[in-house]
Amino acid sequence: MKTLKIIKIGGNIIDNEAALSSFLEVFATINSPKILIHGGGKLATQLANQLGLEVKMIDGRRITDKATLDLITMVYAGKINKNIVAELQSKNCNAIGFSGADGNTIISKKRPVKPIDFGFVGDVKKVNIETLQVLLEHKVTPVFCALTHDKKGQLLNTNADTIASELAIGFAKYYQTELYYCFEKNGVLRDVSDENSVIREITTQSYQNLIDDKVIVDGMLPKLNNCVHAIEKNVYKVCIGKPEMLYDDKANFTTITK
Ligand SMILES: Nc1ncnc2c1ncn2[C@@H]1O[C@H](COP(=O)(O)OP(=O)(O)O)[C@@H](O)[C@H]1O
Ligand SMILES: CC(=O)N[C@@H](CCC(=O)OP(=O)(O)O)C(=O)O
Repeated sequence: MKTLKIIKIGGNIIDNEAALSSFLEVFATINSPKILIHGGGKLATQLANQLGLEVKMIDGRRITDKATLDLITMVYAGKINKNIVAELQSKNCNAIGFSGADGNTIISKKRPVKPIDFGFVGDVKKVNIETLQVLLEHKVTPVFCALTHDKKGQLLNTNADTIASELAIGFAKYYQTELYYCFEKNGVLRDVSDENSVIREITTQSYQNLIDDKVIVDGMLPKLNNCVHAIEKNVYKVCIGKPEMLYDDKANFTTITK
């Protein structure tokens, strides 16, 4: 089976021009088929504040009203996605930008309004990989933003970590799929303020203890939920850490195992 690397980058890499550029340099040189997923929540929050739009996050998910959906469509599918694609082209990586509506790749369902009305936020229902497979076979790299659609004309905001895990699950039957969550820390830390406290391996059992002990909080909670879900659904390898983990086996990072 061929290897496919699915890599997600978070807000703190996207926001830092130098960090983004050095990440894309590494990403562009990966020889196997690859897909990039980017978030951008930090920039969306910053722009919403500038525009006077109220920002509300619950359980790591953004309450997305119509004005916020318009803003994030411009920011995620526009500014961030197109700049990443342009920079990849400059590094001789032939990339194409995607939302879940493009190629009908990711269909989602608007969250029920109870118990919390998240507005235009979608939970993934189906991933269609056929179009993506054709691109990968032709050495073209899809770059996904955090938008999906409901197949009735409505775009929906979907957490980028979830998009990455659902794509990885969709490909797991056809490729030996590796899923990497790149962010600004060395991995899942026992003590968030100590970069040397990386937990090298988290199993689907030890994960629950880490939640109970409040070692995993905030944005790390949904991220690890996605990791565990992916590993349970036959994704071959799931890792969290700095971009170095993509090329340095000896780097300190976290691997999620069954
Ligand atoms: N045990 C932990 N180890 C590392 N980070 C943690 C941990 N618990 C909570 N976090 C927080 O989770 C954040 C990552 O989640 P998030 O902000 O959603 O990342 P991203 O932008 O990559 O999606 C880190 O910046 C950190 O503040
Ligand atoms: C529904 C929901 O919360 N969507 C996220 C999508 C962006 C994202 O996931 O960005 P990061 O990976 O940089 O956090 C949001 O709007 O913040």
